[in-house]
Amino acid sequence: MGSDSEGIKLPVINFPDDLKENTAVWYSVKKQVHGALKEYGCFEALFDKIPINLRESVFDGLKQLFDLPLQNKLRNRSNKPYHGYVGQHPMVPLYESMGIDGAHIQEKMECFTDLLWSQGNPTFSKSIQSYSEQLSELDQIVRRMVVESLGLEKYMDEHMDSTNYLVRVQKYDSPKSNETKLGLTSHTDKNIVTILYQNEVKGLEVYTKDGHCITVEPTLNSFTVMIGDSFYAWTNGRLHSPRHRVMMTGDKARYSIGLFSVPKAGYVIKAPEEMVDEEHPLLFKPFDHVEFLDFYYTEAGQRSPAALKAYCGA
Ligand SMILES: O=C(O)CCC(=O)C(=O)O
Ligand SMILES: [Fe+2]
Repeated sequence: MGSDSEGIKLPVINFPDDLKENTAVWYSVKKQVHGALKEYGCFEALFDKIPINLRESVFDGLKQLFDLPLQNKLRNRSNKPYHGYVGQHPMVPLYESMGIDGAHIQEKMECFTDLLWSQGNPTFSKSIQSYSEQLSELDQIVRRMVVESLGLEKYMDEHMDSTNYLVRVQKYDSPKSNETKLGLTSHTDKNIVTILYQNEVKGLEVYTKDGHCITVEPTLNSFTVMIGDSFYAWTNGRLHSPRHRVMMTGDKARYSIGLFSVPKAGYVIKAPEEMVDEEHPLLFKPFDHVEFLDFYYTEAGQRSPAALKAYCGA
């Protein structure tokens, strides 16, 4: 891994404003989505339903949030692993992040802002709530398209109802030197679909199946859509879940926001029988995502290069 492949770029897919199911445009976008997710597990989505002033207000809010004293940020806790404040880690000293479960729901957002700011922060809670709600539409379009492409329509409702939304927000401090420094260690996401949006400072690198590195170069209008291990498992390997990391250079901090569709606790992820045949033997035994996360954050899970396989490989 690590060879830098100049020239390889992520596919860019346009999601028109008036995209409707069962239209010629839907079929054409669906084909591109399926192709990109099979090969790269990732693409750039042009999705301009989220007004530019809302996106700007999200980043204004993120700056205020990470500027809070550490003691306030530490109030962001969760009983689920990796859902609360993460930072001050010697391996990745530039990295800080916080999680907001159910950020598309107003009351949950208000709980978060009331906890972090003693006076609350209605502007922040409104902008993250509305950003998450609007972007969840893209998550749902992508997942519908995957389910249809694989001929799994009879599982559509079950699949669409099997997840919650988690928002994670990240700040990567600038390395303040000419050297490139690690922002976030290489990993695969563990959830279903991740949609990332960042400020103008790039740094995300995605690896191809054969280990080439693609530097993601999003624009103001593009979102990075990525497959996580749970979708890889549910589709029995039909989609790729790519390794990725963040590298930082220069003197500006990078802020990013991720919308994660995450399997609900208690929902057992089991590849539909249609996905299993001689050519595609079952990759993973049925598993519960939260229990898998518990394993992933043990020492053995962290050491394992393929944690899901170690946990429940068939
Ligand atoms: O900040 C980014 O762009 C990537 C964050 C990421 O990979 C993650 O939170 O899983
Ligand atoms: Fe990630």
